[in-house]
Amino acid sequence: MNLRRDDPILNMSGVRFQWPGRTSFALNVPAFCLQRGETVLLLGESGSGKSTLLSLICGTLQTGTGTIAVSGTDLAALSGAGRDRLRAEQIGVIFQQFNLLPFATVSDNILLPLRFAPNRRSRTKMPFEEATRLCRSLGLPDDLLGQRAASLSVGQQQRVAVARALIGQPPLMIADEPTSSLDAGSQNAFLDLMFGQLGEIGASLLMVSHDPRLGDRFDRVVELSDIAMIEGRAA
Ligand SMILES: Nc1ncnc2c1ncn2[C@@H]1O[C@H](COP(=O)(O)OP(=O)(O)OP(=O)(O)O)[C@@H](O)[C@H]1O
Repeated sequence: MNLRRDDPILNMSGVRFQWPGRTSFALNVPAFCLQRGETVLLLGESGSGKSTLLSLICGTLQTGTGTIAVSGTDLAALSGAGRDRLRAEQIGVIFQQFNLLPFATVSDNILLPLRFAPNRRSRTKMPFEEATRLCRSLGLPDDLLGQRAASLSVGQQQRVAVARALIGQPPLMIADEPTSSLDAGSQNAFLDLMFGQLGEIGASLLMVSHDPRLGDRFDRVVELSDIAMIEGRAA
């Protein structure tokens, strides 16, 4: 399906998810949309299901019920490989633990998504130069590009994870507590850089955090309990 310019980048309806073998927790999302270019901060209690929701949107978890459409494509209509391809093309993902390949260089880590996403690759005419540009714009010195990711500080790894998510300009960014290991000053500097880059490519952002003070930076702040009915809680 082709996405029209005014279609939401993310459209969820009637979604219900339960972990296999667990009856004590279920997540129900009747309707949730993210518009193109919109930035949304998602707040919620620990164990309420924020990370679960992000995994459903990324297609790494599957719902048996309802629709999750990313860029107009319903994830349920795709095979596992199809969901992997859609994620690689459409979504830049930043996890809490960054998930960098520790023994690969910074540049190889940043360029990795392009191997699985032909459209992102074709938008990146000179990949190494683009990785260098992103690193500079995120405040990372050029000489880090050839170093192993494992040798970087936590804050530097965080910026590399953002550069990897941004390369090739995916239209949707999903971030799960990307600032949780930074102090307040570094957190603000990091968010300034990330929002600057997001604005340049006009991508949407759905970011989970425990910190409601970040809300001013976003177009919209959403409590998970406002968009989802949550059955049960973490034990
Ligand atoms: N792999 C898993 N298998 C079974 N249950 C899980 C699994 N991962 C998470 N859960 C359960 O799903 C529920 C929601 O967890 P989730 O990690 O989505 O919450 P969260 O809102 O992101 O929490 P936090 O803010 O603490 O990170 C919890 O009850 C948790 O125990």
